[in-house]
Amino acid sequence: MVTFTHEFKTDSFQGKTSFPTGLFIDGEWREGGDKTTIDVVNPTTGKVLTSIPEATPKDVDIAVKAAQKAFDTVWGLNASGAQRAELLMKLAQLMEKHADELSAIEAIDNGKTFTWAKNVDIAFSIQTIKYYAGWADKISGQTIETDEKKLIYTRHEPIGVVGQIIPWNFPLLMFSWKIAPALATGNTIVLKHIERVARLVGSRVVRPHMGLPAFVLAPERRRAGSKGLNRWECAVVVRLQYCSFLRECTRCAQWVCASDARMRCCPPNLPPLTALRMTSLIKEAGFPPGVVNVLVGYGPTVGQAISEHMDIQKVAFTGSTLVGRKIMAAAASSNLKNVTLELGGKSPNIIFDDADLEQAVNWAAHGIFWNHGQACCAGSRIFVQEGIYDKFLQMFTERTKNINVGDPFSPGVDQGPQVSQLQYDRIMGYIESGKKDGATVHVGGNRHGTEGYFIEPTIFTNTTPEMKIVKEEIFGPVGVVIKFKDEADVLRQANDTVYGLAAAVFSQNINRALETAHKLQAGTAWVNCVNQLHANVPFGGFKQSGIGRELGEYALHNYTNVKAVHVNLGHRM
Ligand SMILES: NC(=O)C1=CN([C@@H]2O[C@H](COP(=O)(O)OP(=O)(O)OC[C@H]3O[C@@H](n4cnc5c(N)ncnc54)[C@H](O)[C@@H]3O)[C@@H](O)[C@H]2O)C=CC1
Ligand code: BAL
Repeated sequence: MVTFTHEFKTDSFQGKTSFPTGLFIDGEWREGGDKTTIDVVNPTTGKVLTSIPEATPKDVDIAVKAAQKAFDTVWGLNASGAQRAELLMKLAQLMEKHADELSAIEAIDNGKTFTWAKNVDIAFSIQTIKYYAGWADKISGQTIETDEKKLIYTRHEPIGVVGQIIPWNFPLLMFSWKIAPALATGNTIVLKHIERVARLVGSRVVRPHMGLPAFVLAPERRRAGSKGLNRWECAVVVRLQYCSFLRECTRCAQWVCASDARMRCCPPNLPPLTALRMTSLIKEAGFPPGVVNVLVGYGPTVGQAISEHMDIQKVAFTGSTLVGRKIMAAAASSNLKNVTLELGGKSPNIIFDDADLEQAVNWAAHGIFWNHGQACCAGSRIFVQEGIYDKFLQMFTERTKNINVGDPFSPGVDQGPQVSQLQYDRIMGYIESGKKDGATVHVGGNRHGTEGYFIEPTIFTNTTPEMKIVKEEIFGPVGVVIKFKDEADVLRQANDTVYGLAAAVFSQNINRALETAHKLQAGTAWVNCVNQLHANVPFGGFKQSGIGRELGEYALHNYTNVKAVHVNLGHRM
């Protein structure tokens, strides 16, 4: 059995962790079908932390069989709500017991600060598991009166084996958001952790024979030609189309330039360790084998296998809008499995001239820089009314310059590294595109330090609506500050996006604030705050930000089938 062992000797946490990292199937850890491994990197240093077994589509089949057996025998309709609640509660208690250790793993693996990991990721994960433990024995249908000779009632039954595909930005939290409602309602799970290596992977590698940067492109991007691609990506496509060394990786389906020995396919950059630590806690809590199965593998192989599996009845996904489309397509072309998607965003944050300015500045900084900007709901477009624009910008600049970037384990640090070389390159690419398009880098815009994946908190001004940095999700500490005239102007600009995940409005006039909040096309609208999430409250997107809702009572609907039972009490044929 492969084990990850690490001794933490940091300012925030001293202690040892040691846990198995294999594929967790039917209550045991094992190697993947091809006996291959994936490297895991510490984003603070860029160095490999450990290697973990890689799952393959064959392992998905094995996991689905284990999950189906568990559903038919020990879970599903065979475990009472009270039993499910008790196990979820035990899991939450174990997480509380190991909260510091989980926070330290999250910090070393993902780069988020120990303090934020503990206060947000771990605390919110525990809150979520407890919240759904509370629901487990309260899930029931209705009786529906039609006539006196009939008894009609509904049952909310578990769906069966569900697939869950999660990303890397909130590893433990996304794990908890997914498993808790599914288990509370009696489903069994095959969960895939780890990001796909990405669409523009491979980072920037200078190919000596041409002196040009080589990138790795996913097939769909290559085939897409220039339509729908921005100029920068397009240029890359054109360069690589003529590269005779281009090869498709058989493991992750990426295109790699085989001429450069330094180019690694499947580059290491993934934070799956807290989810793997959780498999030990799930076992210790006493969940029967097969109820939760966790695989670490690539999106185009394992994620795709889950999305198109004929015996998986539902798939829940968090990640990019591009992959969300693929999952829906795979579900449609296989068994029409039920799909929920939590996708990207480009959330507006609106500051009216009657806002409490100091508060608005603090919240705006939290809105865009929280989790290093790696949040789907990040307030990345900051709209400021013209009368207070200059004052706001001055205060926001000061606030941004005071953000302490550094080692995630150092007390007082606000922002650690981006999660991976890949995301670092992607964000720096956006910063470059903003500069090239003529926007002003008001603050930041550079690498921070010399090792790891640190980026300075960055603010752009003087943007125009068609710029990539204004339209696309950057997923990094990069915000744009935009001036607006009045309500009509800001609503038009704020809603001018394909996304609709979240929005915020700052004003001390409650009528103005609520009227604006109601007109914003977003699944969540915050008034005088940003990035507020709670286990009891639904979260999800309008437009291309997603389908369905996670959290709250709403998420239970994702995991139950409604059955209507008609009982004849006297009608005769
Ligand atoms: N809504 C959110 O919370 C998130 C949004 N994103 C957005 O996506 C961008 C790219 O990040 P990525 O990690 O590349 O996102 P992604 O959407 O490629 O990856 C998310 C998950 O989907 C899986 N996946 C990839 N291809 C798949 C396929 N064909 N079938 C099934 N599963 C597949 C990945 O392995 C990973 O587990 C980010 O820069 C950000 O803009 C990324 C992560 C989370
Ligand atoms: N995807 C869940 C929360 C977030 O990224 O903001």
